[in-house]
Amino acid sequence: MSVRVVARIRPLLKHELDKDTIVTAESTSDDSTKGTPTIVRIPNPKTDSESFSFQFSSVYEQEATQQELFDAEISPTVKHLFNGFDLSIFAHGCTGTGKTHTMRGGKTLADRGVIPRLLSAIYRRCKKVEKDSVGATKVEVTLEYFEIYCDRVYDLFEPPEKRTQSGLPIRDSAKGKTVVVGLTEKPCATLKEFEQLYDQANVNRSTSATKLNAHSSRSHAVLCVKITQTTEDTIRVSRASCIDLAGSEDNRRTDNNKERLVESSAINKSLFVLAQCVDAINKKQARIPYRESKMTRILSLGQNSGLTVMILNLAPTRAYHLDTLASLNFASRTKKIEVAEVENDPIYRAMTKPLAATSSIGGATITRQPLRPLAAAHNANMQEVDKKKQGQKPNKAFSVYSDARKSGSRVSNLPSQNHGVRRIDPHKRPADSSIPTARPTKTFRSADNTSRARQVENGMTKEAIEAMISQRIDEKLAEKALQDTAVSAPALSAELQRRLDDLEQRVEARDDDKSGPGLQFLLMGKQHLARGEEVSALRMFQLALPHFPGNTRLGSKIAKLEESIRSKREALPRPADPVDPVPPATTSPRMAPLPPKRRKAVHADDSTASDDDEFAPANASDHDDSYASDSSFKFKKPARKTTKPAAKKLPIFRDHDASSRSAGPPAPEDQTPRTARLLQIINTRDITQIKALKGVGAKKADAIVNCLVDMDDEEVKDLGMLAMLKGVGGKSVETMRMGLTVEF
Ligand SMILES: Nc1ncnc2c1ncn2[C@@H]1O[C@H](COP(=O)(O)OP(=O)(O)OP(=O)(O)O)[C@@H](O)[C@H]1O
Repeated sequence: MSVRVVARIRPLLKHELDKDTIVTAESTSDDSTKGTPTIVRIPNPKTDSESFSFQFSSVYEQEATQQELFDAEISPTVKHLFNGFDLSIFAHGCTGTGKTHTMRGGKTLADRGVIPRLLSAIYRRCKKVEKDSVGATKVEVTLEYFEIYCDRVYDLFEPPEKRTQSGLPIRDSAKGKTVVVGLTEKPCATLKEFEQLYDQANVNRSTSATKLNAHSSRSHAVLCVKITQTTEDTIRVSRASCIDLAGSEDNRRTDNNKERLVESSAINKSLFVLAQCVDAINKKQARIPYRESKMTRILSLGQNSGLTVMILNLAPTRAYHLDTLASLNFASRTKKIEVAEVENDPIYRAMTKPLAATSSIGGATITRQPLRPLAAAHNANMQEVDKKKQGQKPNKAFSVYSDARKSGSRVSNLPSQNHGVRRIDPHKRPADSSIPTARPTKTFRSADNTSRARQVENGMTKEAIEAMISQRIDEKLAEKALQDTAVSAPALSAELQRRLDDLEQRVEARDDDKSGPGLQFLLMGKQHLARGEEVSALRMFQLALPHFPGNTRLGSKIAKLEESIRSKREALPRPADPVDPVPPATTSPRMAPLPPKRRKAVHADDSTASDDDEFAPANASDHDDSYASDSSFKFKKPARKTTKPAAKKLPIFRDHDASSRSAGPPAPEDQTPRTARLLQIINTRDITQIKALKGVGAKKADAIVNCLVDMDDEEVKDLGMLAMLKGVGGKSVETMRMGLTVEF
């Protein structure tokens, strides 16, 4: 089944009432019977006389209420959830378009969003199921809630002060699921309890005011609701995952400061990877780059099974024109993704006992299967479904191995579900049919202590029965794996598969390797490049270069970019040209890699300017815009700096010769004494020395030292790298540097 994509156009906000509405909903002739439009229409940004239309499953207009959206899109999925299907609902759209409003909503009853309504529906159904079964079925609801902030996972049920710098690790379990290690799993029996937990957890979520949204979410938030239905014989687990994605941001419009820019860069990067994953899935590529961001790895769109609903949030005004088009294009591609609709098999309780507490890594278990062409995964799952349709019972899972789970918080220690597609682990200990297992399998005791597992039937010992069952299961798994391979194998040669596995492992290793900022720079560079932000891309590639010494491809990429920027700049009229409202590409010398075009004029008439090397921003207030696109930046005439008496100035030094500027960070011997001293202090990692720097308080010093520790043995080589540290920006670097007294 493909991902169901619905669009929702938010109403005009107070400050937009006089603005032009350009996004409209339209009905086709088929829609008139259904009542909901399915087309979004938006003008071509180049000419208003032309327009683009995008078709989705439904389109909700500005007046649509929370209730209407929930009743039509989410409510019908609740019964499937109780039938054992997983459900993923996610809100996508650029910043300020109403994702959080849609998912969480407001406080009044009418304003409640998808999540509280879903929980309300789940509790209602729990009661119904228990009542209908006259108490024979018990339903338990547990919650996990986490955010992915700057590509780090944090438990939202834990207060921020308990967070570790690196966040919670994520791992692939043996069953092909992506799990977050160490999440709190909260039992939650009533809606009231849920509201308290959810409200409290939302206080822990990272939000900030930006120019485009006063309460902008700076993280992707994932709420997992696990429903466990237990009868005397079976245990069935299903999950609803509700994901409020952070919004993509065009930093030309946000006026974001350094910290917001770092967040924004992480948000945009993960969304960019998500788009790449969607493209790769659509092109049926064998490798889907899930691992390039934690969000995509956890979301694993197209590899999770069950039902998936994506709500695309759109703002109606012209200010969002290009962003809206980008979102519409992305959503159009997403709707083509096929998701295997696989029901979670019940676990038969005969001879089983719950595993010892496991939930500490039970979190975020959105089912993910090994990387393989989607069609294969789909077909393989369908075979399983077909089998069920023919009335065959699934294999009884009498003895289930623990998913290497650690003891943790509590209950619901169920083995994982979704047996639709399984892969044989080549390292798995083969079942031994004749000898009772040397290492006792982890058997399950029934909850009522009658201990059926200990029964001895027909003279067979418990171990012999288990060994036999274990062998049967392994035979079945092997059969299934063979079928799977037969379906998926033709696409990949053994050699290619080996190389892909290799690559996967290397990427995996990199995930935990905090000394790999080079890769981060590369990725960010690619991201900027894809957005047409050449200057920012160039800067990122330059920052990446020292991490890949001798990489000729990177070198030539940098050279090409420099050339392209130079030629574009030369083609532009001068900024002073009165007829030209659009400025030259860059506003920040920090990001301006090309010496001849540097806005030296800022200092030209100020021979006593305090800036003694090239790092100093031309205009301290806008240095952070260096991340912004170079192509449509408005040229701001830099504020003239107050000239201080020359006598108090230190001699002017340049970190390195202008001609070498484009070739990356200056060599140590080219650095000014001040710069060298600053870097020396920073690299001591001594919090007292760092705190003594001008403009650095205890908090900032602590943040800097934390970042340095994260970089393992790597040193901060130049001011650009220093400015990239969390909590530091070009402005702070300049303040630190200028506060130093250096003897010459
Ligand atoms: N359907 C709606 N009805 C009324 N107000 C809405 C609606 N959708 C959004 N809004 C309002 O628009 C503003 C932005 O919405 P919201 O914070 O949900 O956006 P967002 O997409 O989550 O942004 P970000 O990605 O920055 O977190 C809020 O003030 C919200 O109340």
